[in-house]
Amino acid sequence: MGGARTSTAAARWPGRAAGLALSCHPGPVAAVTALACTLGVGAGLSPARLALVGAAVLAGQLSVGWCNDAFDAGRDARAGRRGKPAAEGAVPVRAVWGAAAVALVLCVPLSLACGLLAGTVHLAAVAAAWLYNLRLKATALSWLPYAVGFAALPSLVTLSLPEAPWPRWWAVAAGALLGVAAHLGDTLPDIEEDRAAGVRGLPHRLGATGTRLLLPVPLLAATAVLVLGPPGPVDARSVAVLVLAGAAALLGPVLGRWWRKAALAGAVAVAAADLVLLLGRGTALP
Ligand SMILES: CC(C)=CCC/C(C)=C/CC/C(C)=C/COP(=O)(O)OP(=O)(O)O
Repeated sequence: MGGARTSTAAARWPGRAAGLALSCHPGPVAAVTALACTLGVGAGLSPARLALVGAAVLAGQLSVGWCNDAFDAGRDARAGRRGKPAAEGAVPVRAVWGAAAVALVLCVPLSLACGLLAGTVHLAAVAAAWLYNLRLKATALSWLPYAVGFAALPSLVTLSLPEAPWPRWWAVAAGALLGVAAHLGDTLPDIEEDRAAGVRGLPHRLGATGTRLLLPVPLLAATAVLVLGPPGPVDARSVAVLVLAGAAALLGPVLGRWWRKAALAGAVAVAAADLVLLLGRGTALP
């Protein structure tokens, strides 16, 4: 019976290679890598250093994504979860673990080639993300690895510069807050499914309504930190971004009653606005 389900499900996937590629969480992998590269361009990294930072973040994200699907495969299969190649038998779980290990091993020299401190900070973030997959995802501290991971990105970038300066505090704080928002927004559409499978992270403890209500808080706090954190007068453009971000942060959860992914879309819009703020004011960077 289980075998029949697995082989029917496997037939839905175009092949093992595609199953492996899709089990890495390609959307978040691409988004976080692009975010790091954008910060790197804004910081004025040389092309070679930018390529190293991009490769290190890509390897780290691939390792985290594959580890996540491999570790969850048994539970996802028991819950009959769709869209999970390893759980559906489209790719052997062992192959996904192998890919995660290879990506992790590659991530170490790539990170350290960005600088000893830069690499150490990035590897600590990747370790936190693995800890999320293996342990913290199902606890009230599920938000912490996201906060650590996203706070580390500006540090990885500025510490990769020739002078290796630390980033401004507000860039780190905004990263941490956006990381918490990413966790809440990412989990929101699957809360009930996850709860049924026994996952009890922070969003699952709060429930869908509580999570939807909480989501605007870190989004607005991140934007406020970026607008008010840097010394000097606040310009009209920053206030406009703050107001627009506030509207998107609040509208997303409201529209979430009708469109399942509205809160996540609102969160992405605010994160994009925050990135523009960060780059426009040059605040992240020394
Ligand atoms: C810079 C850096 C290292 C950032 C990493 C931050 C971090 C903790 C990322 C986790 C990414 C991930 C695989 C989420 C899947 O979560 P899930 O298992 O809750 O979702 P799923 O059930 O849909 O797979």
